[in-house]
Amino acid sequence: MKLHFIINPAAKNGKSLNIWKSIEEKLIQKQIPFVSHFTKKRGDGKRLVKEIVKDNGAFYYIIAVGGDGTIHEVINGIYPFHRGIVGYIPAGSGNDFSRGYYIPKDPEKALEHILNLIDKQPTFVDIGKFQGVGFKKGVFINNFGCGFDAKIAVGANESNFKRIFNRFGFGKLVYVYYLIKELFRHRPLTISVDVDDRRKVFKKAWFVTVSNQPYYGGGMKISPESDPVDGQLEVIVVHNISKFKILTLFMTVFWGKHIQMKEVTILKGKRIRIRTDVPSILHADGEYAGVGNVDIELVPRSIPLLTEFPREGAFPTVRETDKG
Ligand SMILES: Nc1ncnc2c1ncn2[C@@H]1O[C@H](COP(=O)(O)OP(=O)(O)OP(=O)(O)O)[C@@H](O)[C@H]1O
Repeated sequence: MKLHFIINPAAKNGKSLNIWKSIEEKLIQKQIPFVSHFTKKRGDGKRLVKEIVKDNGAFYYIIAVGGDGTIHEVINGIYPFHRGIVGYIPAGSGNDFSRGYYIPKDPEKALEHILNLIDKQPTFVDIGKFQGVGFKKGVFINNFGCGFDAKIAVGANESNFKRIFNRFGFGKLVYVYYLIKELFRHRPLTISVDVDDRRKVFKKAWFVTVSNQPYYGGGMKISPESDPVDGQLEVIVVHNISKFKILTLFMTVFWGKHIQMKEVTILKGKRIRIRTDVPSILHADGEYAGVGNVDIELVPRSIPLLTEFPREGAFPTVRETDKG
C-alpha cells in the first residue's frame, strides 16, 4: 500500500523541506512506494487529504510532515471519512503533537516508528469536535482555547516575528513576546462553562483551554492529566489571577505545576459549552478558529494513528517525548 505524505514546505520557516528531502531519500533507499503532496497555502492540507480519501472503499496511509498546524489540517481532512490511517513526521517549530502522542521528535526516527507500525493495529485516539455559534466547525486533536492563550497562539502563529525568531533558532521566544504584549492589553472575561450539563461561571477569567493531550505552545504542559485515549477532555480555566501571577503560571506550566494554583480550575467531561460575556478569539490546535461562543464534544477513539501508547498502568513518570 502506498504512503501519502502531506508536506508543508513552509513549516519551521521552510526547514521542513530539508527534513522532507532526507525522509524522501530514506523512502527511496528502502524502496517504499509513496506519493508526495505539497501544500501551497493554509487550508491545502485538509483539501489534499479530502481528495485522497474521497475514493470510496479504499483505505490510505496519510502522513503529515510539518508542525501542529499541518497535523490539524490532515485530521480535519480525514474526519469524518474514516478512510485514513494517520502518521506524523515532526517538521514544525512547536511539535506538541509528537510530545503528546509518543511520536519520536527526530524525523528519521519518526519514519522508522511509522514503518514499524504499518500493517499492525493502529492506536485509535480521541478527538474533539467543535461547532462555533454562527461560524466555523471542525475538529482538534491537541487542544482548543478561548481568551488570553488564544490571543497568544494566534498572534504568534500569524506573526512575521515567528519567521525571524525561527531563523535564529529562538522560535519559542515569539510566544513570550506575545505573552508580555497581551498581558498589558487583555481584559478578563466572564465565562460560563458547561461540562456535561454542569455549569460553572467564572468572573474575571483569563482563558479556558480544552485539552485532549497535555502539551501546547511548544512544550507547555498545560493539562498534565490529559490522555488522548481516556474518553474525556480536560478543561483548564485560569481566573481571578493577577498579572504577576499569570507570568509565574507561564513559567511553572512547563512542568505542569500551575495546576496547584488556586486560580486554576480543572473540569473533566465529554461535552463542553463555552459562553463569554464579550466575544473572544478562539484557537483549535493553535490555528485561528473564529470569535465567539463554542460547543465542543469528544469523539472517542475515532482517528487511527500510527503510534503506540504505553501499556495501561505502565505510564512512565517522564515521557520519552518530554526529554530534550
Ligand atoms: N505552503 C504553505 N505556505 C505558507 N503557509 C502554509 C503552507 N502550507 C500550510 N501553511 C500554513 O502554515 C501554518 C503553519 O504550519 P505548521 O503549524 O505546520 O508549522 P509551524 O508553525 O512551523 O509548526 P508549529 O505549529 O508546530 O509551531 C499553518 O497554518 C498551515 O496552514
